[in-house]
Amino acid sequence: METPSVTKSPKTSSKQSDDASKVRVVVRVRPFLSSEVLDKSKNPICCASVLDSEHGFNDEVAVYLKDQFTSRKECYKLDSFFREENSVNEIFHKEVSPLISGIFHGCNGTVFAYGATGSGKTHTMQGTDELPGIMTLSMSMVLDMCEMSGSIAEISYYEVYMDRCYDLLQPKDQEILVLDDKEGQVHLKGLSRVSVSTMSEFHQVLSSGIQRRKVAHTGLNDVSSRSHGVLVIVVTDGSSPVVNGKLNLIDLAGNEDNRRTGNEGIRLQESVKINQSLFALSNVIYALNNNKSRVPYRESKLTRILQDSLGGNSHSLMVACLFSFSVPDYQLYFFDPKEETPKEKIDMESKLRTWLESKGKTKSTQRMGAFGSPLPSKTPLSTNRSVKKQSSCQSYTKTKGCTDQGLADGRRNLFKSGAPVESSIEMNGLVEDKYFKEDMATTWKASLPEPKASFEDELKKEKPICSPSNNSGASSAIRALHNSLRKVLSPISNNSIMRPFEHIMSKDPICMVFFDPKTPKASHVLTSEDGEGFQGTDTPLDKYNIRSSSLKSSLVHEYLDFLNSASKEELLKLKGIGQKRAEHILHLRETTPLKSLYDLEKIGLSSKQVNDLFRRAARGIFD
Ligand SMILES: Nc1ncnc2c1ncn2[C@@H]1O[C@H](COP(=O)(O)OP(=O)(O)OP(=O)(O)O)[C@@H](O)[C@H]1O
Repeated sequence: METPSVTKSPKTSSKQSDDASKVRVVVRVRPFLSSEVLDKSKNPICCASVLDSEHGFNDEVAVYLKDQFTSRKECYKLDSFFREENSVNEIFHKEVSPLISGIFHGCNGTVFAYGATGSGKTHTMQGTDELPGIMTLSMSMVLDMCEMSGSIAEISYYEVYMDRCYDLLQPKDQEILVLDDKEGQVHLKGLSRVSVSTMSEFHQVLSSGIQRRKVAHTGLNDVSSRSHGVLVIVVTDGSSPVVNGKLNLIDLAGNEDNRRTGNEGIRLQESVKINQSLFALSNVIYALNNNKSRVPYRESKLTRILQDSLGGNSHSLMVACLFSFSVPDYQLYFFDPKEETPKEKIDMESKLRTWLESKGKTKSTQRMGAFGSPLPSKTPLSTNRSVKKQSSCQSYTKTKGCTDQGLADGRRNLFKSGAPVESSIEMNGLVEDKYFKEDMATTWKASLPEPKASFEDELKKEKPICSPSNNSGASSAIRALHNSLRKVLSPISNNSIMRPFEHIMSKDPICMVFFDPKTPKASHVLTSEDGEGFQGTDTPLDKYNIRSSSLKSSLVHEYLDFLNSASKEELLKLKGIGQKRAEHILHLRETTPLKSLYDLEKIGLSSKQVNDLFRRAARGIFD
């Protein structure tokens, strides 16, 4: 059962392999399910469409994403586009079958479904009994080819959960060690490999693995994959254990925006790991598709494991799953407009301006003045998420065998102190590099070119967004989709992550973290019409407390405005913001403007660091 540690090394030198190393990017749009909107009065709005005028050029396609609620209009060049009415079969025949031929000729192949939670990744990869997914279709073709060539097919099935790898074909929760040999080849120590010669054997083995995969109910998906599931189909010639080639079929866990999922505790930790590893994957794809000399495989367990299947002479396909529609309840980006206290806002602006000017940061102040708040001001139309998943118990649908508490209990040991940091274990000459740091975000790459181009801009230029000679447009699209999937097309849940002092400052989530429990319990916005009166509070201390609370609130607001609108140079001039942080902030705000100081945690800062950062900025005012 154990995987022999022998694979052919990917070849990397030829021009051909340069092209092969690029990741082909196709989009699959999933249909709107009638079960998804409870309020039928809210009609879905199409938000992904194809620009026919661009279609057919070098087989690429321009996809136009729009969102009526945010006037977002973007256009991305992709390798192919599959509409709602296109079946998995079509994707398989056009995109996947060429990769399968390759594994019989020494090339590895990788197909992964990428997208926001609920966008149809599992549906595409795993499928159902009635609508077989890419995994089943691939296995069927591999078996046919084995029969013709006398080769043997074997499968492994594992999941990467919280940056640990588990064998799904073992009855027990068997952790697999990821080890490097002296040549830098990665080995999955102890991973099962099961010989498969018929489709019924395959179904049996795969469904037992699917039962073990970790899924859970989240605020955005009733049965959400909490791990990346990797099915590996290995082909050998039958006479030796040397692997001819292998095909990785990956159902990635979905991007999640935790202000919408309402994830807490374990779900939140899972989600952080999911997002980090997806980000690492997007960095790898970006590096491959832009011929970067360094490909950052080692930034997550997932990319490290896939090192020999992404790049080199491996052929990779990313199926980016999108919602084609958008309905008011699903829209992102909406939150209650923050009530302003204009007088104090102006005061704080002028204070900040004075401070910045004193530091020679006049551009920042102009920008702050000119931009005002970049934050959207629409109010959510509904506070409830209305997605309902069809509950099917078919063998190939996600099962809830290990959901919620069950999953939490089963994995409790994993969450005590996070992954080990910078230690290594040696075993049979193989080294497990436990490099992974809790805050992967601190390793975010510095120069991520922004792929976004407005639709209008692109039309003005009247030329393809990416050069047809390389696939950088596709890699840009990956980044854009990484953003887009989260930013525009994911369902919305207004559940935000509850913070320690939220109950105290629930009217102003922006500043909740900075209010100590001892700040006055009365509402902090108690100004009368002229902004001066204080209802129900008379003592000087009450007034002082209320004023200072409002002041803090305004300052936080100003600070966030600044972070959302300042240039990199301007950000660098603030205390506590260096090159890396500035770049991370710029990247982050492209996805979602910062609404709360807590959003800074998404760039890898702890709440203490966020606190310190703000305090340093605030202190600067009085320097
Ligand atoms: N092309 C499709 N046609 C019909 N139904 C679909 C399609 N794609 C997805 N669905 C349905 O949408 C729901 C969500 O799909 P799925 O579970 O595959 O999403 P996911 O991207 O895997 O989510 P997560 O990342 O949370 O695991 C399911 O009920 C699925 O059956």
